Amino acid sequence: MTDRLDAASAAAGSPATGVPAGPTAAAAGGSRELHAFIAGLPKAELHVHHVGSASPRIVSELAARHPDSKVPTDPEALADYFTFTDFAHFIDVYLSVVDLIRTPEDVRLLTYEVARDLARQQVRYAELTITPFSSTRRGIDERAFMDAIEDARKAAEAEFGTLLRWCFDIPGEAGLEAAEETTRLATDDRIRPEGLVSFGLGGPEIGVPRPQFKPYFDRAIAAGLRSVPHAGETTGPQTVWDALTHLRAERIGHGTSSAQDEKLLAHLAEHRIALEVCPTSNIATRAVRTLDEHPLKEFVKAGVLVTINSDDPPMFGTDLDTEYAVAARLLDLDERGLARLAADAVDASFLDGAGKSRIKDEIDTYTAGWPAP
Ligand SMILES: Nc1ncnc2c1ncn2[C@@H]1O[C@H](CCC(=O)c2cccc(C(=O)O)c2)[C@@H](O)[C@H]1O
Ligand SMILES: [Zn+2]
Repeated sequence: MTDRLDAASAAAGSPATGVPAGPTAAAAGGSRELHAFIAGLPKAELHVHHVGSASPRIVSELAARHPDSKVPTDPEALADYFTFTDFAHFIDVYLSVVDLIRTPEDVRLLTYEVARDLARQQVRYAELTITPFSSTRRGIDERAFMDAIEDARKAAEAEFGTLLRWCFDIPGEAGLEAAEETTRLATDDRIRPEGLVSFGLGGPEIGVPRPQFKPYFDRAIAAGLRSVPHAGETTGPQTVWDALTHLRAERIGHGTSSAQDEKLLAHLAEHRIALEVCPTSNIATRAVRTLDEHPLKEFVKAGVLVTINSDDPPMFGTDLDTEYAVAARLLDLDERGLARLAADAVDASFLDGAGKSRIKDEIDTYTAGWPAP
């Protein structure tokens, strides 16, 4: 059994993608061997946002193209800009980056570079959450938008071997107009992209009750899409219950407050409804005060299926490898425990059976070949 992760042997440093280390990188700690194991471990990422994954290089390049933007062009200044006082502040900053994505070429460049960053971390499969409403309402033609993400998806598969699929989400605070538009783009066969597999709900939860979106999720599910709304990130367990009962959620984005409701934890465990846990995101948006208070351990103790994700990695000064190191420390995992986390994410994904078996076999081969301590 290799040394367990511990702060004393912290070898964290900046995440693999070169963004300045965020609020939990140091806490990730970890032996060099375990970091090396994580770096080579084949993974699947199920909760990561398109615009939220724009690297400092991409953001500064786009900001330089649009001098009217308040987004800094200098990567160092960007690290300060990506420091949030609360969730509402995070959304403001997030939207200022959305404003930078103005042309189909911006969309294609962003998507391809996000795929490159995922491939660099041995991500074999990712479900990337895209908010098409936010881009089409800012003037990007919907057909050109879909062509741009599909071009990038096919290029990523051909050049990096990384499979991308899309989740289209409703920015809930933008209301039912956004819900209608997102549902149309996700269900009209004349426009919906080939890579689309799921349908979500993002943005602030406070003042945005989930039940109002039931008609839209019903239409998306009827069109064959899988339901994966955010819930319980900045509000209590009732939002998670609502996502389950009204939106028929198959997985829950974050679900952090589920730990406050034993019955909810039991329900999630019994029905194998995975939580898409994003530890550093919860700290960076102040949804959770400190890592040691993060409920990840409670979820595992209650038998809930958890997947580890980065949410908006450059904005939170993290990446998926760092999130695995954080999870290893919080759950006291060794290589086998980490491999099981990765396999659980593959199982909870919407990839077809053959694809799941292929990635899980790769995880097993990699782990079996890892030198024993
Ligand atoms: N951790 C997160 N938790 C929740 N969401 C997250 C998280 N990370 C990223 N997002 C994304 O933030 C956006 C929010 C966009 C939004 O609220 C909004 C409000 C009003 C108008 C408009 C507009 O476009 O006109 C947009 C969503 O696209 C969502 O996918
Ligand atoms: Zn999210």
